[in-house]
Amino acid sequence: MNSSSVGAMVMVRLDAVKRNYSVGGQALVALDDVSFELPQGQFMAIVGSSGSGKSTLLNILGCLDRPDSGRYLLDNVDVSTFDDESASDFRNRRIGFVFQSFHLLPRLSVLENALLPRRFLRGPDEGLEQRAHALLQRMGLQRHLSHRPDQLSGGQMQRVAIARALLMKPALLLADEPTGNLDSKSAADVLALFTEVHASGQTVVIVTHDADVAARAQRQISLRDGKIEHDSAV
Ligand SMILES: Nc1ncnc2c1ncn2[C@@H]1O[C@H](COP(=O)(O)OP(=O)(O)OP(=O)(O)O)[C@@H](O)[C@H]1O
Repeated sequence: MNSSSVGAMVMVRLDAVKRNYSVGGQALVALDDVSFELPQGQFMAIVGSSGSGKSTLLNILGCLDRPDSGRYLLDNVDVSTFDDESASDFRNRRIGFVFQSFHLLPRLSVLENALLPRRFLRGPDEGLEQRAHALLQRMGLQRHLSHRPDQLSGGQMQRVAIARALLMKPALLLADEPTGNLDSKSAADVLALFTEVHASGQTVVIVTHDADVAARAQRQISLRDGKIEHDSAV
């Protein structure tokens, strides 16, 4: 394990997580007995060939899906038993998502997109507009606040998505192939931002096919047929 994470608090704990799908009446094992711990502040990449279970694992980590068996603890909370409403509230507050295809709302401005998590907030606003401005500035987008997504480059759209993902100060930042739709220069810029966000203390998990992207993480786990084939921390 990287020396910087020794002694850090455990942010994520997966114990014997299984996830099956039923395909044509047959059970397909998408995740098979997956266990690991992720210390707070670590930057981990999940790699593996197509169909190995990467997205299924990311969806479970992001509380978009639940294990069929096993346990998932995030920040000492057992989220594997949450109902849909508790899971979505928890997800909005504690998890930031960045997707390959950005998932921005086309009719909203850059600032409004970055502020989207506020719409799902139950309770006080907590100065989110000020925080969105600061994050967009950090992403180099201060001159684009009123632009619509179709007026931005791919790299700029992804930077808006990163600002949105960080708005609620998530415990966990998850990214699914975040550079997959970008040219090499924009991909390098976005990757540098992830590295910077991690350096500021954020726990980050990134799914990628790209060995160069994975090499930027502190730790890599590779999946094969739903099992952990290799964990660089072990
Ligand atoms: N909703 C679903 N219904 C049935 N089977 C599914 C479903 N989602 C995923 N699977 C199957 O589960 C296995 C793991 O899929 P998953 O999408 O997690 O893999 P992946 O590693 O993310 O692949 P890729 O790199 O192609 O995105 C695959 O065999 C896939 O076909």
